Amino acid sequence: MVLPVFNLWGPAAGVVVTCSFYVLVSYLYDPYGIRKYPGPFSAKFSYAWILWVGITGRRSQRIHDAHNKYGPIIRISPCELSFSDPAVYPVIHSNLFTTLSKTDHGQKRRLLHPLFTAQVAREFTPRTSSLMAQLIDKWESHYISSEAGFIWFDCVPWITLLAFDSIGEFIFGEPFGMIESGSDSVTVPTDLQLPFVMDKATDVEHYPISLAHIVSMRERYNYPLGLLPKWWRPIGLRVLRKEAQAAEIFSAFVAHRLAERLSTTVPQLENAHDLVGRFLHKSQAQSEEFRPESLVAELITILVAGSDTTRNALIAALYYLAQSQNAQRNLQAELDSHMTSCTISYTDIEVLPCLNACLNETLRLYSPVGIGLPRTVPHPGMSISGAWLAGGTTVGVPIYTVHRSAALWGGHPEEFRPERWLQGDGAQAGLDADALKAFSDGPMRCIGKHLALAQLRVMIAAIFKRFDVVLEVPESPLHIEEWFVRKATECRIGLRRR
Ligand code: HEM
Repeated sequence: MVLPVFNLWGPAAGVVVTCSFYVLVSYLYDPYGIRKYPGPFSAKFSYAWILWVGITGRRSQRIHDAHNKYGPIIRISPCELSFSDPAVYPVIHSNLFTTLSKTDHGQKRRLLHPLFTAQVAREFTPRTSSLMAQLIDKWESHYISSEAGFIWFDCVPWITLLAFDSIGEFIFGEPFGMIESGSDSVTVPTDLQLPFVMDKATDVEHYPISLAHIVSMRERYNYPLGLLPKWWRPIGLRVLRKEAQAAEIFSAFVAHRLAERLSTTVPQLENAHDLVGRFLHKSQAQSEEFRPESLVAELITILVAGSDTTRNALIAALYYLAQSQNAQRNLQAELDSHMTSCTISYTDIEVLPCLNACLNETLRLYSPVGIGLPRTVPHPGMSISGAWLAGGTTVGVPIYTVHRSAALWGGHPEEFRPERWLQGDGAQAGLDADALKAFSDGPMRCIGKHLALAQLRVMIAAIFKRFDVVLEVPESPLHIEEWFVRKATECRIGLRRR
């Protein structure tokens, strides 16, 4: 039998010619006029590079490396430039927005801003203290034996429970009960239709899920889609079906929690200490119509933004202070002289220099959000750092890179040195806390900054007042996987009661 012989050269040549044509056209079609900027080769004609650095889980580090290789202004996708000069940060963040219109964003901000003031954050600290007391009791009963010596465990799962309970308490007025149960399991209604869930808070069927799992699946859906242009999204939706379902489940979870909260009697809204209660009180006081559906979207953002970031900042603080025993001893000496017992009075610790130096240094070196938050140049265009950019160009300044500028932070920016924030003793005089961009800047900066700082002060003080902390493997790096937030995946520590 004679087999037919196919000539594959023709189709192969066709593929090569089509690809070359696509690359050439994409490269030459340069609507924003940014072809002249250097950067990784594939970023000149496709989204492949930015997608690749995104899914490797090391986006901030790789963009930082690309700046070291190519210079201060680099092209990281066909429509996006990244700037490494810290001086560009305020220019971009005080004037530019995302594609969300300035008016929409401003309205949303005005609505939420009064619920996130420094006073609200301060009033919340006794609740953080009581969650910390609960966590410390758990650690003591699980891990601390009568023997002197360190007990070893991975602190990431526990800090995750703490962060969820804390945001649950802040939003709905009660924790999810995770520290108590030692598990992140929550129940979700089997019917995911929002109106149904909103109507019947109590008698719907439920099933259990891991909240940490569902939140991270949701991020695996939102994050890559956010990196791609709109016309790629239908493909993303097909590929990431499971992740898209996680996003739906999470929305139903939040909607149902809100419905439950609204079904409880709130006798005096003016005394409500949770975000939902204060929001309702504000709506009533201003005779505004309250639509629960519109609050759900805000609560989804706040629940994720307010738990993942704080959780990772606290893990990083534990890691750095466990690694730097000198810094830990200085912090403990300060806590011992200002805290008479393990019960925390926030006014006693709010302004402690060493505690704040350790916190600032953690937020500088770790920075839970490390990327350049993308902003869009308004039409017809504007000049940034001497470069004229057309309207519609996306621009960003990576926080990770700004936080490693030797010009801003002095020597050894890669090292954890809280003393750089303190005056005297070889510290760099005049270090400016405004140069810290962990919470970003301008009209879109983090709304939860006061709350996060207050919570972190209380959490760090509670742990180091009670325990000596060391790393199981002192030289091991902190393992991080980056999506939108840089997440610590494991941090094995040893605890010993002081
Ligand atoms: C260490 C903790 C935290 C860090 C490092 C952090 C960082 C950030 C950053 C960098 C942004 C983006 C700002 C921008 O686009 O310019 C942001 C936005 C936001 N954060 Fe935080 N955050 C933290 C804690 C919190 C907490 C505790 C909450 C609330 C409970 C919160 C709620 C939000 C919200 C709602 C936004 C969106 C703001 C807007 O679009 O106007 N964050 N955060």
